[in-house]
Amino acid sequence: MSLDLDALSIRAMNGQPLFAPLSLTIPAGEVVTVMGPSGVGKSTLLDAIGGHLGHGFHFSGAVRLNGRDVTSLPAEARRIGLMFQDALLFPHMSVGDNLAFGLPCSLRGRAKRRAAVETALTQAGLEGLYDRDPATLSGGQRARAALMRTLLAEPAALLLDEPFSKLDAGLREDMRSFTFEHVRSCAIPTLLVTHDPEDAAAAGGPVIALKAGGA
Ligand SMILES: Nc1ncnc2c1ncn2[C@@H]1O[C@H](COP(=O)(O)OP(=O)(O)OP(=O)(O)O)[C@@H](O)[C@H]1O
Repeated sequence: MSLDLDALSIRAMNGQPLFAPLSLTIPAGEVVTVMGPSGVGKSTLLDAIGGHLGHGFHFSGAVRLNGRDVTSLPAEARRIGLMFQDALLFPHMSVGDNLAFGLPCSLRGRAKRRAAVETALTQAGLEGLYDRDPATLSGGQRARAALMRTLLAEPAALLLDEPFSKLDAGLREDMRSFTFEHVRSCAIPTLLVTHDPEDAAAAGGPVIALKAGGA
């Protein structure tokens, strides 16, 4: 698996590019970190890769997953996982049903789906919490559950937008190692947006600094 960006460029309504055209290849299991000043377009870059770019922007370039051009596909057909600052779980579903929501439809049968979720809960240190209301989880438990839900969808690539910034220091370290270990063991190419150099160091891969403007 790999995620390739080919001369990716985003222009705002006024025709100005947010940053210089970006080309990079993220191999399976590698985390590339994107840093840069506030407003340079880091979140917008992730929106574009995931297929969620707002109408106010003009996109050029190509996004490829495992060599396949997905640039013209809608977000839901791209199989790209997203994680944001707020680890949101659906409040009206149990923790287990939240994770089951991530499972591919191709995994059929109640018992098999339940077993896949139970395994994921155990991997996340959440064993026994299948039937819990998400509101009763701690912040760290919620963050791990949200990451597992994203991973259960077997994404071909993962986009992380400041996923640790709202966690307190101890939890942040746990969640960093939990996330990057899973990314590596699942061999998912991953793009991480962060302001925190410690996130970049923990990710261990190349760091790209986005600069405003560009040709
Ligand atoms: N929906 C939108 N429509 C028009 N302009 C937008 C929209 N969302 C963001 N912008 C503008 O696009 C530019 C890039 O915003 P973006 O959120 O991608 O920056 P960022 O680098 O992620 O910033 P931060 O580090 O503060 O999160 C900013 O100038 C922002 O004001």
